[in-house]
Amino acid sequence: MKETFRALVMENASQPVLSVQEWDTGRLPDAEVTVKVAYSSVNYKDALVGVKGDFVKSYPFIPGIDLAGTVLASADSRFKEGDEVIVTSYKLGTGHFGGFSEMARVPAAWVVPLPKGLTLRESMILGTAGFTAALSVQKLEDHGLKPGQGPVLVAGASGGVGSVAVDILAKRGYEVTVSTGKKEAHAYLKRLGAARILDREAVTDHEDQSIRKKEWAAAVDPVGGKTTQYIISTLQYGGAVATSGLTGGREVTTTVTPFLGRAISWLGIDSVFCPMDLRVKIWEKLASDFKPEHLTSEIVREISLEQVPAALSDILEGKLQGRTIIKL
Ligand SMILES: CCC(=O)SCCNC(=O)CCNC(=O)[C@H](O)C(C)(C)COP(=O)(O)OP(=O)(O)OC[C@H]1O[C@@H](n2cnc3c(N)ncnc32)[C@H](O)[C@@H]1OP(=O)(O)O
Ligand SMILES: NC(=O)c1ccc[n+]([C@@H]2O[C@H](COP(=O)([O-])OP(=O)(O)OC[C@H]3O[C@@H](n4cnc5c(N)ncnc54)[C@H](O)[C@@H]3O)[C@@H](O)[C@H]2O)c1
Repeated sequence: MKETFRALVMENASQPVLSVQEWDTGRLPDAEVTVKVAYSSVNYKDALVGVKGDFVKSYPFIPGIDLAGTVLASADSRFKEGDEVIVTSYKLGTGHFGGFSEMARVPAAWVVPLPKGLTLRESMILGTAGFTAALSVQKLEDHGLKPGQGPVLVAGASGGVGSVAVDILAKRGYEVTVSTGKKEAHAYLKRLGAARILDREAVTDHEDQSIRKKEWAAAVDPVGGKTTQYIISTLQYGGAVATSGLTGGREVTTTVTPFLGRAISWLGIDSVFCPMDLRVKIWEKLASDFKPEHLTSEIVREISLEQVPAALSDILEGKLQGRTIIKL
């Protein structure tokens, strides 16, 4: 039986136009698991899709790279009606209808059971950005990072990846230094656990200088570009930077010197094709020892489907603080 649902629909490839529309379930794609969406969230990549028209190849399209909700029906025995689930990554919201919708139908291979210790709402306060922050911390710790080795820098700290990384690192006992371009976010970042705050310009390498004074045991880097350059030039001997983002640019100029002279490591972080066993492990950590302390008190802002287009423009301009979730 067909049911109707509301979704934010995107039309027109070159200049995206977004509007809330009522569709029926007959228009959902063929896939194994139908989900009644409870929450979605706003990520930088949603703005690449919804404002810039990146990734999407056919229209009309429902964006939204994150969703959490309850299974209505499943053709895959791993899931049954009533199960609470998280769906992120793969082609969700880029090549397959996504989470800015009251209903979604997705491949079972993309579905993660909601871990004990998280509500559906908390899972979307985290969302892809929070998952990426946790993956960054996990990869740095796998590399040997421990509290007590020196300050850990979080760049772009007021954003989604940055905010969650600050909270996780502070909770785990690291001395966290943050960088931000937003003066108005300083008090917020202190409440999340930042010990020291630097201006964005102080961690930007405008001189293409690949070696500077040693500063950081490690860094979480959702910024890229000249910020990554600066971080590479200032890591301590044996330090590592986990790079996940490009808000500050894609191009990085460095030399081999910090790698062969200081034994530093540049770790790449990808949430989209992260293998399922690691994905499930990271979500379970986010529900337990990595669970941020300030998710519901500080980090979240909740909006409606109608408010999403404005939030997408804001995130692209670097105006959002913390995480923005959408209640469906
Ligand atoms: C939440 C994550 C983010 O915020 S990502 C931020 C922006 N991401 C990017 O700019 C990376 C985009 N991807 C690329 O440039 C290329 O796919 C790179 C990484 C170079 C890999 O190339 P290659 O190994 O040849 O694979 P491919 O291009 O054939 O991709 C395979 C299929 O997967 C897709 N894909 C790839 N990356 C993403 C992504 N980040 N998000 C969504 N989909 C992605 C590609 O479109 C491709 O799909 P299809 O086979 O064309 O249908
Ligand atoms: N690799 C992955 O799998 C993955 C997953 C999630 C996010 N990302 C990337 O991480 C980045 C952050 O995503 P988000 O959802 O947290 O976005 P966000 O907008 O919430 O955070 C971005 C942060 O970057 C800052 N910023 C913006 N322009 C800047 C500039 N020119 N220089 C320095 N800082 C700048 C913003 O102030 C903000 O603090 C994006 O580039 C996104 O594509 C990658």
